[in-house]
Amino acid sequence: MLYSSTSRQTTHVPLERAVLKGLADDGGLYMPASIPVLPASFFERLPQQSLQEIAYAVASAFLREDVPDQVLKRMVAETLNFEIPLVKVEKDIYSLELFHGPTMAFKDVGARFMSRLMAYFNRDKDKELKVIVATSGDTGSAVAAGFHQVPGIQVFILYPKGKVSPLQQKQLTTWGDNITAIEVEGTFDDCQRLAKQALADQELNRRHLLTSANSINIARLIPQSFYYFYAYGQLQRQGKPLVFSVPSGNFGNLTGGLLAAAMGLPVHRFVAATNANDVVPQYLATGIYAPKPSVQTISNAMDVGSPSNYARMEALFGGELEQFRRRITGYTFTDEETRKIIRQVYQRHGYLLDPHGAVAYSGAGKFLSQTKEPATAVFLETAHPAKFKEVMEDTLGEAIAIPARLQRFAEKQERIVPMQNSFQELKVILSEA
Ligand SMILES: N[C@@H](CCOP(=O)(O)O)C(=O)O
Repeated sequence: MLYSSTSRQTTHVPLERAVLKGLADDGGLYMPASIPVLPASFFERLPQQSLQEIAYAVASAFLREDVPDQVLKRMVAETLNFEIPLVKVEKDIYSLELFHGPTMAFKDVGARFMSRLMAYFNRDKDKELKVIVATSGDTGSAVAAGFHQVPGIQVFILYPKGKVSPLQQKQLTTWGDNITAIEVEGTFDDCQRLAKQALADQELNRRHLLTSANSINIARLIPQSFYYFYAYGQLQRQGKPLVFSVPSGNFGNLTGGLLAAAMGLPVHRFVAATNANDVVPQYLATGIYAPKPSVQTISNAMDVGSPSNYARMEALFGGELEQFRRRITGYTFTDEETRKIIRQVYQRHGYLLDPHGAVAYSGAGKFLSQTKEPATAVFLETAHPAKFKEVMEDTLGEAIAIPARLQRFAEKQERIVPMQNSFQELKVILSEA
């Protein structure tokens, strides 16, 4: 299977090159040149299949020509060695809890799969692979956890100073060894721009093997489609149209769902639920796509002003606004609304939403209240509420428990490389490490 750039100026490349480059030479994002459609028998079997069996079938449709079967089976088993429960919160609304992995965010799925695929493709290379990742909170730690102490790989995490939660910062900065945490004087957009600039820089590319661990990398995107099939399998028997409400910033998670739909998953509609960083809902409303500087919110992992995966969505919809609108409904929620929903759902249903899940839950509720037909909504609960301890406690007025998995980060020593919002500085850091 070959991969083509969303900018369509470069020739098709094999999976290995797409994964080890991250970004195409023309600045576009890699997409499968043709998306495999899964047979009806696969969908009929879904309710009886485990998460790992489903993930293996989906991964194999993309990767079987490039990765030996036994290796792929092991990758899937190591990636999904934790549960993804589907929890009923109220009538017609379910939470797909994607936060039971090692760093307690949905990014664990994509990052674990990607780290194993990259290590496989990098196994015979004599040069070290430098993996660059920009994070607004969750991606960085999942990538660090996936690559920590992997021989032949160095990871550089760029995060915006003062714009991630205290626990997220601990999860980014306490690894050491082959993981370098770079604190940038700027926003997530600056981190993402610097990372993309490094990937495209000719001089750096002459001297180093560089790739990305953000969702711009196709190795992150494919696994982010697995759990949509899994949720559908559990609700299939209800026979109602299925809606996925996805908390969205860089739109990698929603694009994973679109990939699943292109493979044949019957999804009635996707809800793109955002905080004040509402570039895509605005596009859906006005037809004008206008990236703008990100603003800081309490759902900080979604503080993205120029979502990378817009390019993939545009490619999937042939750049047609009407196609976008037929598939995706966009809603945006303020911090005040997010806090109100956290309180309400906790009081009424005893369910603790994190700020990102609260935005997605709100999107699910709003869609169901506006649609005439009966439907079941699944919202993606992307991070454990304890990652946002301060916001949660301030919102609820009570202390929340911190799982041991997170608490152990809180006790570790931070190691931070401070950096101005400067590409020259980043070049020096990358070259000297
Ligand atoms: N929400 C992300 C931002 C980066 O997104 P990605 O999916 O492209 O890696 C984060 O938490 O860091």
